[in-house]
Amino acid sequence: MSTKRNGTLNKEIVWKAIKDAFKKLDPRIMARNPVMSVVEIGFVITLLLSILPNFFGGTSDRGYNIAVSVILLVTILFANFSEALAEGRGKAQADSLKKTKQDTKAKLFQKDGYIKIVDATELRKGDIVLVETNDLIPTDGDVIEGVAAVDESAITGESAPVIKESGGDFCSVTGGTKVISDFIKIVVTSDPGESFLDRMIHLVEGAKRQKTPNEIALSTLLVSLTLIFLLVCTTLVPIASYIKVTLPITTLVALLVCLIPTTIGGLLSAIGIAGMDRVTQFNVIAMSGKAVEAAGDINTIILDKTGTITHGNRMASAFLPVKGISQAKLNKVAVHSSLHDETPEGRSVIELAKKAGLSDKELDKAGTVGIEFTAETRMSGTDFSDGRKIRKGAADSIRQYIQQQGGKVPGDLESITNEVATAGGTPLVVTEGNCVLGVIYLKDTVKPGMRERFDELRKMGIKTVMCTGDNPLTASTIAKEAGVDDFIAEAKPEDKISVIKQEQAQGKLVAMTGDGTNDAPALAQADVGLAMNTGTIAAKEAANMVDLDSDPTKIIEVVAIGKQLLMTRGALTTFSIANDVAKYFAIIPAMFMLAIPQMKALNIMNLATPQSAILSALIFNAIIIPLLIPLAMKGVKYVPMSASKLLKKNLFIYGLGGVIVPFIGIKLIDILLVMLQVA
Ligand SMILES: Nc1ncnc2c1ncn2[C@@H]1O[C@H](COP(=O)(O)OP(=O)(O)OP(=O)(O)O)[C@@H](O)[C@H]1O
Ligand SMILES: [K+]
Ligand SMILES: [Mg+2]
Repeated sequence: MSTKRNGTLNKEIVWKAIKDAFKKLDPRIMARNPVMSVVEIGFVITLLLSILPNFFGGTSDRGYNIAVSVILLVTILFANFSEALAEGRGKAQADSLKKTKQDTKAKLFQKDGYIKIVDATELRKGDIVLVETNDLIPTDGDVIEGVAAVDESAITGESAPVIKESGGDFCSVTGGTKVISDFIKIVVTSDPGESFLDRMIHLVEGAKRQKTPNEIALSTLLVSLTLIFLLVCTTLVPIASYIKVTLPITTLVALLVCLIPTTIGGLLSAIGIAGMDRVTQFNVIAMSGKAVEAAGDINTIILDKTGTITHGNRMASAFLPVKGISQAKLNKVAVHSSLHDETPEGRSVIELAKKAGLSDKELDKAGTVGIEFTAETRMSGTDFSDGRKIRKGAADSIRQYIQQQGGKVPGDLESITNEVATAGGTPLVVTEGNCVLGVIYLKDTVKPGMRERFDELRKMGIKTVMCTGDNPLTASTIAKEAGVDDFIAEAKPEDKISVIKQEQAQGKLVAMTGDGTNDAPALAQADVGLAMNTGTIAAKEAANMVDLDSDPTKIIEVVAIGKQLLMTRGALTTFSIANDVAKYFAIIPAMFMLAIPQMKALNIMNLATPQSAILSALIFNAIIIPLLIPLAMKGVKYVPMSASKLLKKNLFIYGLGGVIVPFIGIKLIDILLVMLQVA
């Protein structure tokens, strides 16, 4: 769970950010940021006055005009730099991902069965390609034949190979990963430009970054404040002329820039980008900033069991016959039930039977029809041409199935299934016709460290609910072992959705983590859907986040980052607005001191001259932006505590700090300016 991505801020990124800061001066780009656009207009006006001091009539001090226009330019560059720096890391990652994509070739099956070598970019949905040892998988797909070890480090940063095989939840492969043993046939599942790698590149590049609802609300507030201050500054002109004071235009511009919320306006987009970036540092790909912010307010988390809380490689580990049935008979029928079952569970049944000495002739599929497993029926099986119907499946589903056919459930079945379930295993009941023969014991293990992590979520005030298609006993064992607050067993896909909807109806924000195709609708319904990277493509597409390490508790980091993002934005807004107090005391006396000597009383900072006062305030206003870049990028520290406590604490620190810091800063700059004899 450490930082696996190469996410350090190196010299190259900083250098590129400096260059980008200048490129972003383009007014068309600047227009996206209304607060900084006002500063840019101010810069153009003061630049004009630097060249033609009398442009607007009257006289004005050229040196002063130049000083103000330079500071304004620097202010804009600082804001641009913060955004460019936040974008830089993502861009560097995108570049390395793009390299993975370049020049990949694919072995495409033609209609005649021959293979043609084509560019990976030519592949379309439905194409079938062969991927052999040491080949890069050309694009996203589902394995339809073969089993292979795949190195996914290009995407996940994790070097341990993973096994990919057809059927079940481990069939999806990602373009850009590499087959390191054996071969697989895959059917392409994404059209050009829409693969997971493409989406990742878009995301980390920030190409698809849209403002979140929170950001839009804050931007609206910032624009309103800007308009109010614009009004304040313009009404100063008639007031001043009434008392026979002419206010230099440069000074009015300086006052306006000092009062409008440039600090938060300059850092707002950096805060958002850095938040998304921090999520990426934890190896989670977030499809939108909105999802990250929603994570900050999550109340409930719904987790799927198999493949999410457990490793998900449910393997047959024993065949347990009911009374009156021989072991050999059960073994044989268990295999017959799985002849067409391409899920890992199904194949593991055959493997176990082979180990127990099953003869190959039992594997003959001639004249048989497969009944595929679905999450709805929770059964799979085989129909033989002689009329035999073999099934295996979840205990409750089989019970219904047997009763429908007028069969009887053996007395000892329940004790066998209970034994398996109490051990945390999944029992699959095997039937022939309307007779129950025994139980297949599917073993699965809980991923390590779950309990501690769920404890942590509890401290954050978040409820965890495991939602599984498995029986209540298995569910309860795994729920206890993993340490979730609650569980729902025998859940069908629509049950998972209705659980989420119920919570949402109570006004709660819900996160869902899952891996299977049957989880996809629920992942889409949840406010935050976190899919496991080991999961199916359907799950990953429905979710708005993918955890590349397939660790469901990663949601903790995402929640913390979401909270941190909202707090950072709030803290810097408070700080930015609180700064204005000191700026009033610096600039207003400076503007009127000559005409109204009594104004001196307001010059509580005892600034040297009116000009040095204005320049000091303006310089402070500029340099506070780069000084706060580290905080904007790293986020304010998050410690789990109640929301109201957190708000009070932040108001105190950033509100009070925002009032006091500029008094000190402006005074120091004023002293420095006097020493340097610039003003
Ligand atoms: N190949 C199979 N053949 C027959 N029955 C199966 C097969 N795989 C699973 N089952 C049964 O169907 C139930 C539901 O399986 P599924 O994998 O859909 O669960 P789920 O809803 O994804 O929940 P979870 O993943 O948390 O266990 C399982 O508990 C098991 O009893
Ligand atoms: K300002
Ligand atoms: Mg599942």
